[in-house]
Amino acid sequence: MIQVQNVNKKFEKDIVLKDISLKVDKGSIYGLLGSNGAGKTTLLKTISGIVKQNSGTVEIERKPVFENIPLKERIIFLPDTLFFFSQYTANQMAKFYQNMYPNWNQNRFVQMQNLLDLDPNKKIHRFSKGMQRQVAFWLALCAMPDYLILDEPFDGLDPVIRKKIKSWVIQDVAEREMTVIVSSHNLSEVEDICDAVGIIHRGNLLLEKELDDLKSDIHKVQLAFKQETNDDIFAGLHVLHQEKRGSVYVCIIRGEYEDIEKQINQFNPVVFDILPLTLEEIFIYEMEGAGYAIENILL
Ligand SMILES: Nc1ncnc2c1ncn2[C@@H]1O[C@H](COP(=O)(O)OP(=O)(O)OP(=O)(O)O)[C@@H](O)[C@H]1O
Repeated sequence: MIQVQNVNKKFEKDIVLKDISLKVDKGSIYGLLGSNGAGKTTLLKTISGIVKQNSGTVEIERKPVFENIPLKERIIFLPDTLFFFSQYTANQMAKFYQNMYPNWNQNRFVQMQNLLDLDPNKKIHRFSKGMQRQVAFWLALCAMPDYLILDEPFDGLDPVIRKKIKSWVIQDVAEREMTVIVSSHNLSEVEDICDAVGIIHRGNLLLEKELDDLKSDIHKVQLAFKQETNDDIFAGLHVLHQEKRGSVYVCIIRGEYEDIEKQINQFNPVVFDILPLTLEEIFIYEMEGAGYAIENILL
């Protein structure tokens, strides 16, 4: 388990992380979302033990991460700007990783080579940007990390490779309880793989939610009534958003579905439909509730 408690980080006078606390359970995937400059990279580097916080604690399996070599041998941080030694091939990088990471899996390295269709003897800097990113994932996953920290990892990958790599990551989470944190400025890029999502803005963690909780607690309903109605129909319901199109109401309501149904049925609706709600819509209303416009933060 990764546990971050009351972490603050300053660069000179700039406070970049402000009292951040979060928890990532073993074998789960946590999405860290935020706009440019929000503090994602700094937080991920702090969690990976590359950057030291000014105050607060960052622990993995209840041990501090910074300068903890045995722990860091089990963590891979994949930065948004990739680094390879100049002139190195994937094979040469693999040898380097083999010395760094005790759990390195050479069989997996050979198997993945066929699936990725990359020449392991070609100098990495001669590959395209997207291919270099594939090499980075290839090496990262063969190091068999228990903790995989990914900073904007899917930029530059085509949809087919992106899907393949996501499925490998999910497989390692399912089969060997790897724990993953993945940052992005785009919710739709990570929503299909995350168990929980946190939104960071100007160094503050504004919102943190398990996706299952989010989806079960919020409903979009379409309603119409025979007679003219007033707002009594919504009394006692937690309505996050409401609009009327002709005689039809479309509402976003927080709460248990059964309670919503009971309340609405008292007014004999002629239309009462539940509509699908995208994760993006859920976040728009969640952020509104927290007093922020999501388009200023994520889109
Ligand atoms: N080494 C550093 N020295 C000084 N300031 C830094 C340093 N690293 C980051 N910052 C500042 O910290 C803030 C957060 O940067 P960070 O890279 O963590 O954001 P981010 O959310 O990852 O942004 P992006 O999506 O653009 O990559 C920015 O204002 C940045 O200028």
